[in-house]
Amino acid sequence: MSQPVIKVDHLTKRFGDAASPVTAVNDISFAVPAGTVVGLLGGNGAGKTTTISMLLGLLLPTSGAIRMLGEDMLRHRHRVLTRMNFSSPYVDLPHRLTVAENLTVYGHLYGIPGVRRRVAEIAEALDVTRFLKKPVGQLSAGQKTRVALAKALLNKPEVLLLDEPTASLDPDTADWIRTYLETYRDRTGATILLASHNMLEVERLCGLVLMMRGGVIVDRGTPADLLERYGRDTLEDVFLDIARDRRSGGAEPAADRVGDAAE
Ligand SMILES: Nc1ncnc2c1ncn2[C@@H]1O[C@H](COP(=O)(O)OP(=O)(O)OP(=O)(O)O)[C@@H](O)[C@H]1O
Repeated sequence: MSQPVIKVDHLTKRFGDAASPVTAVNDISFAVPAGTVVGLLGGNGAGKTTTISMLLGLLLPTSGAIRMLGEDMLRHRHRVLTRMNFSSPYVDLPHRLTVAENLTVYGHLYGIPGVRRRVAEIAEALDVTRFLKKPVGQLSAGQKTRVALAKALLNKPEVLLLDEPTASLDPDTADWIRTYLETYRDRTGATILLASHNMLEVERLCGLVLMMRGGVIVDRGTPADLLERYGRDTLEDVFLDIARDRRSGGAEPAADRVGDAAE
């Protein structure tokens, strides 16, 4: 099998001091093959955002290894950052700059040739052309989400990390964005990792699901695998079983099957 695009081994992140430590991510391992959309699920505080922040190099792990597109992210992340991108409701674009200014600044930061043309193209694709002259601070939450996705797709990334990509979007726009992401993956072969609380979104988009609780991956598999293992009809019910610690009948705890996703 070809090398996984994302490979995480024994990744741990602890916050705080010795007196009151918080283990946000606790020894997780997984591998994601090229072209897969993987969903990171878990309740509030499960460790999803911390995991994504480490994958991006925004947070340093306490221990463990991350390989992205074959490169060691902790030592050589500059080699792959231009081939990745992300969007997160927790990372705001500068409010006083217009949408066009924001996208242009990021376009230059990513070293994109023909920035002006690319900004126009991505604005058209994400239907934000009419907001180009507006300051980002004057957009609605849903409009900001679209602009954040436009920024995330500016450099045509091979790896896209999305934290709650459709949070605060109305159902119609959210559906449109999901279709856009699916088409983008099919057209480019990109690998997408998304954290989501929307189970329908995950069922529709994801070929692999990682269920987190308390910083640990407690189960994993395709949506169909998980439905079968828990004897449920919807991923929402599986999620509730896992969140409430009702184990699947006879299934071994997934933490013992670390790293089995694509190897
Ligand atoms: N900078 C920090 N300092 C201390 N603790 C932190 C920090 N960031 C996160 N945590 C803690 O780490 C744990 C995991 O948080 P994280 O934000 O990764 O969860 P999450 O799964 O993304 O949750 P949500 O669905 O609510 O966004 C939580 O207990 C949180 O309080």
